[in-house]
Amino acid sequence: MLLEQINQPSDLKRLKVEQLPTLAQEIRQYLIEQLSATGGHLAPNLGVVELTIALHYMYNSPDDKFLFDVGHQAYVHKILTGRKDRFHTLRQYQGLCGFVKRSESEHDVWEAGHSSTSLSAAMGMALARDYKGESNKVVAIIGDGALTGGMAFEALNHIGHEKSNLMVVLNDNEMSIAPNVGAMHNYLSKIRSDRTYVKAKEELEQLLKKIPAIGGKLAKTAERVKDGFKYLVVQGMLFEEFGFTYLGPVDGHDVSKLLETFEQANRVEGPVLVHVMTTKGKGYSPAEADSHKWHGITPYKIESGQVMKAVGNPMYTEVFGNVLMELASQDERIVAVTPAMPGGSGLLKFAEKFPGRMIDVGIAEQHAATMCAALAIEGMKPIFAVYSTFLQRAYDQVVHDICRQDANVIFAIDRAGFVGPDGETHQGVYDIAFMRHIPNMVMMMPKDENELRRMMKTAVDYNEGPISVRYPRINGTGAVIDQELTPIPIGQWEIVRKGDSAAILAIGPMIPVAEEASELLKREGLNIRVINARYIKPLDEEMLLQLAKEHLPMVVLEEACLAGGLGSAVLEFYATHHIFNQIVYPIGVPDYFVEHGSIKEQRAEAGLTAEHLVEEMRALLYSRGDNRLSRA
Ligand SMILES: Cc1ncc(C[n+]2csc(CCOP(=O)(O)OP(=O)(O)O)c2C)c(N)n1
Ligand SMILES: CC(=O)[C@@H](O)[C@H](O)COP(=O)(O)O
Ligand SMILES: [Mg+2]
Repeated sequence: MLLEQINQPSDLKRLKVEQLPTLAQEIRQYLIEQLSATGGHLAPNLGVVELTIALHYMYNSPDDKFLFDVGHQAYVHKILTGRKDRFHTLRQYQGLCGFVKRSESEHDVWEAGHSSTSLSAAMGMALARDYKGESNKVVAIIGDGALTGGMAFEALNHIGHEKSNLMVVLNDNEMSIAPNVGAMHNYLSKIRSDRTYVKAKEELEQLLKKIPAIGGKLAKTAERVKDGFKYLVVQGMLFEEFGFTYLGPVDGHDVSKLLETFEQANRVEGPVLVHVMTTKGKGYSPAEADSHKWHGITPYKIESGQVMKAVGNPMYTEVFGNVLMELASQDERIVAVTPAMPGGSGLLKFAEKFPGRMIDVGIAEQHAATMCAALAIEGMKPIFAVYSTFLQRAYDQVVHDICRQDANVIFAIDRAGFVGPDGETHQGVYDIAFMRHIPNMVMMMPKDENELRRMMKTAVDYNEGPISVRYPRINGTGAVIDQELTPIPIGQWEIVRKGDSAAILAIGPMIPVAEEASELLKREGLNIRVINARYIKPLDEEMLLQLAKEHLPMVVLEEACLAGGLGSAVLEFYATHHIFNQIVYPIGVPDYFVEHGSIKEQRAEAGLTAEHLVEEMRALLYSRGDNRLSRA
């Protein structure tokens, strides 16, 4: 087995070129086997086996810098750079990260998780290199999906201006997570499929090769003829217009062709873009057949391709998708907008049922947000379906275009809270902090799937301005679904458990945690009130004033960053109402990035467990010598 000999890129370089396809096959098999146990981004990585081998064979990482866009397709890179033996820990607590991670290896020079950042980073690294008078290569590997991200265009524009030496490898597999969308995608498809261009280009290259070894002027003329040819056959080669030398399209599964093209690229002065054509899921038929499903996959049976689905109640995402269809059938103003996540956001059935009313804008959260503002101002009911973590990308558009204009946009914020294996780049723990402080924003979080349905109805009925519902990446609680869809009065909280020793204000999946803690403390004679603080904004001011009147010490519990979260809002409320003797103890995600693992492990690490809550409440109450304890 060649793979057994490979622990560092230097080992790879000892192989002959003709051995590389065998190595690729072994790595492919290794990925299929490993990920059948761990799950992960199988299809993207199967598509870049030969590409990654060719890059490490041609260039000298880490001096030559590889910047993987999104970074979900860097498993082969990790295998070739000494992490094969840890692969069984992929995306597990304190195991290998599923994305590029600088603390894991010197070969991981740039981290991501969010899309479309690699070209900007490549520009920065190339400029730094030039300032330092160094000469290493800078290579960004970006997918056709990531290329639809606005940042990528900003970087292309600047790179073409600076004309620094850097290489962009465009990994074009015609897929984002779902089939890719947009004019850029159509353009790339034209190049990919324009056999005339590809064939004529090959014939021209053969012809040029036949001309006796030419140097000097004639060689330059020949190059100019070839370049001019591109304009003839493929008008306005977009990348050439951006100041790049465009090479390709090249078969991304043919290592020799890739090496040949990289050789050619090495001779180019200035920015060069190598257009590589790959198949997402290459070499594993279930993944090739449905690379949308196999983009990110849970453990599976190799032979049958049967995925081991976590059993349980429907995910909140599915409940959202279903209630949205109910609402949309009653209100034709409703349109759903997704930035490249139709599947993950639960909108596939909606798209089928309401053709034309699900708009996938590509990886373009900023564009999506501002477009929703305009849709709302023109009387539509836009549902901006977006993961909490990816909403971060559109913060200014939420402030400047949606809230400031009081546009009636409905935010369906999925993956709110910990997300598990995707880890620190994907945790949905900041949206409360960055949304609640914006004027005109209303923000809710349901305690269960029945409340999610009611909140979506509340949001659709609300016509005053922007309104958000956030919900987690977990299964529902199994709550009874009442078909009524009764709206929930804006700003109204709910007491889910009575008590007069202290109170826990909790939201979403923290409510069962609060109830469990309350049950445990009951054995010590403490009757803890549990409140479903389901409106993060506006707060239930009446209930807060009542709690103060009762002098009930309280904990505010949220699976969101402590800084700026719901606990902060409650503290702000009492302070600004000159109520200075009310005890408020906020418990949330501490001030650091919580890495990959299971949601359970992440909550345990962050102290969001009933056991930890009990400790904190004991400390809070006993330390005060609270006279209520005398009843214990
Ligand atoms: C800002 C942002 N939005 C959305 C995503 C979710 N996402 C992860 S990978 C991906 C598709 C990437 O497509 P492409 O770049 O073509 O890579 P491929 O998976 O096809 O190899 C998307 C939309 C993200 N990571 N970052
Ligand atoms: C790499 C990336 O950003 C997406 O593939 C993300 O991992 C999807 O997350 P879900 O699995 O929660 O849909
Ligand atoms: Mg792609």
